[in-house]
Amino acid sequence: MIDMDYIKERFKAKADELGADVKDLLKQHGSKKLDEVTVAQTYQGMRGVTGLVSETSLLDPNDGIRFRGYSIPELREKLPRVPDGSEPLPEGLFYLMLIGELPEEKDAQHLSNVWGRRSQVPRHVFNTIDKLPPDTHPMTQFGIGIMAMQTESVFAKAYSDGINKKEYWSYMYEDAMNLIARLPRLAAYIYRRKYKGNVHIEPDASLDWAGNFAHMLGYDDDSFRALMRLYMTIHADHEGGNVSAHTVHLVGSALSDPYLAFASGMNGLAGPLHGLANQEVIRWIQQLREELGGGLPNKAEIEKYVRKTLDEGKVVPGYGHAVLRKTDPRFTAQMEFAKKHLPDDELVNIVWRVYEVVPPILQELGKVKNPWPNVDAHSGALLVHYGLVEYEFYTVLFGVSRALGVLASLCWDRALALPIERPKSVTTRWMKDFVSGKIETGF
Ligand SMILES: CC(=O)SCCNC(=O)CCNC(=O)[C@H](O)C(C)(C)COP(=O)(O)OP(=O)(O)OC[C@H]1O[C@@H](n2cnc3c(N)ncnc32)[C@H](O)[C@@H]1OP(=O)(O)O
Ligand SMILES: O=C([O-])CC(=O)C(=O)O
Repeated sequence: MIDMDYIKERFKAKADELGADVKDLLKQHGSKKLDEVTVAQTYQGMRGVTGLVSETSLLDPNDGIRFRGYSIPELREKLPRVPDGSEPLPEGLFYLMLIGELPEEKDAQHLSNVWGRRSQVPRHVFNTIDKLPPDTHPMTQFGIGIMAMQTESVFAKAYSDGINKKEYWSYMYEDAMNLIARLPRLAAYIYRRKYKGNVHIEPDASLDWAGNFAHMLGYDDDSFRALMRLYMTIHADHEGGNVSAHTVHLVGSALSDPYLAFASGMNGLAGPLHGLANQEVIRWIQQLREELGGGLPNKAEIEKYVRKTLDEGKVVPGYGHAVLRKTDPRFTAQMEFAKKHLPDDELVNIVWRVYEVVPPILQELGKVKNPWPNVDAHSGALLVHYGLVEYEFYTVLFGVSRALGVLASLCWDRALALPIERPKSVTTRWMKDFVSGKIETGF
């Protein structure tokens, strides 16, 4: 038996409403052309092809991400906070993404309580992590931990017992809520085992989701908690086509439960062109510092180092984006946080100097479509300031946050009963026949 909490009831009401709208939209305009696809797009990452629906957020190439219409500066102003807090509660963002309306304080508080109550991670998950060599990359441990937790899926069990299609969303919702609740504990366990002598910190039920995460990691400073709330908010979602979100949507479309789908998305986030770039940025800056023997490098030294990176056929981590065409507002939000809390931090000042040097060099190459920094260019330097220096762990933090967006989206996918995803692929032989006119029409 599944309980109907009031947020779940609200979600169901919203989903019924939107479901009816979508039905109507398809009936009236289902055959209207939305896009045309070129041969180049088919080979080049489907860039610019509109082929997915994701309700939780929408990206503008110049202005960046908006969550249900709200920009990051607006969210920092409008979402509920802890008393005297300076940054939004990620619980509020989750509510906004799920329900489509700004939450009241009590809604965010309710989610803090629900997630707090559901946060227990089964012992066998920790036992599974304990079997891994300690030097296993934290993202690999994270993926394995999520997979080990799949034993808890209420959707998988209900499906196996036999349920009506109309009930799928309800079990998926429960899994999504349980998984979000448990991820900080799993992530903190991985961190403390690998880097803090396997000494673990019990959750503090009086804290909010991100505050408790900071606490379990071992960072109880108020300003670090504020950073975690901001970090968990701004990394949560980036519309539907990015590798992690698309993967969760795709795998979920096979009715794989949220544990399976989310673990798949995390394997995508673990790639250096996606979420792993945050660790690469810190590694790259540290190598620069080592080469120069420490201190704040001047612009000429940074320029030389950037050119060396490019000459070696490597990318400059934290710069460029598949869709954005201006400085990422998530970078700017972190820069503002740093200006307020740690303006004199040396590493942060290097990040800011790199920001002055890199864009014109990338622009000069003539092929880089976006020479500006993305979210990953700034996040590591803030963490280092507070003592969280173990940069291989950074993408796990990103992953915990990303759960909010992709799992809210997964709830929508099932509530709208979206079908299994299966686009068409062709061979180059087929493509040649098509362009030479041997095949006259597409499929
Ligand atoms: C949370 C996130 O996922 S944000 C992205 C995090 N990733 C990074 O920061 C890694 C560095 N950046 C990159 O590799 C790229 O900019 C990506 C992967 C983010 C986007 O890739 P694309 O959409 O293919 O970028 P774009 O169309 O501009 O690429 C054109 C060329 O410029 C190169 N380029 C793009 N960004 C960079 C960069 N930061 N440094 C050097 N070269 C770059 C590409 O490698 C490509 O070169 P090629 O034609 O020789 O293969
Ligand atoms: O949108 C993308 O492709 C990558 C990105 O910034 C994210 O997923 O946060």
